[in-house]
Amino acid sequence: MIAIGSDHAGYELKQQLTQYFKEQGIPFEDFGTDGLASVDYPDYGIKVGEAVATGKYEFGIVICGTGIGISISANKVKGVRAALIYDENTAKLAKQHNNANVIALGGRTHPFEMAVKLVEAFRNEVFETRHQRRLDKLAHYEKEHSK
Ligand SMILES: O=C(CO)[C@H](O)[C@H](O)[C@H](O)COP(=O)(O)O
Repeated sequence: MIAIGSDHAGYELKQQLTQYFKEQGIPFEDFGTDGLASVDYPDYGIKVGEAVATGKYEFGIVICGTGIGISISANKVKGVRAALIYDENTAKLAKQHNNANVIALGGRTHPFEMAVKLVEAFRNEVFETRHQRRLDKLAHYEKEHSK
């Protein structure tokens, strides 16, 4: 199950992606926003990040205008490794090297066809366990510095 959310600037791309998921029979849960009215990306980045941190979802997708603000937001949630991906190489490396559990896209920077390619490239990669040591350091930092 994929968790997906966006602000208003990512809404149209989110709708296109969820339509694609429906057509492909890919399960997802949509965390909003539900229209083009202006909203704040932290609300949706954090919502998707918190959902993914429960462990209930395969991964999350967050979308704002550029993917920057909403990836920063998702990364505030403990346990989230959100990666802003912008081509097929970074989509693959986000899984291979970072085992990202949230990917960020830009509704104003990623056309739909490209976004689908990137999501599929990410989904079809596998994490290379030689990078686990680095992820452990991130988790250790989070553990030591959270209330
Ligand atoms: O914060 C962003 C960039 O990191 C997002 O792109 C937002 O979607 C953007 O800032 C919203 O801008 P708007 O002019 O209020 O539509």
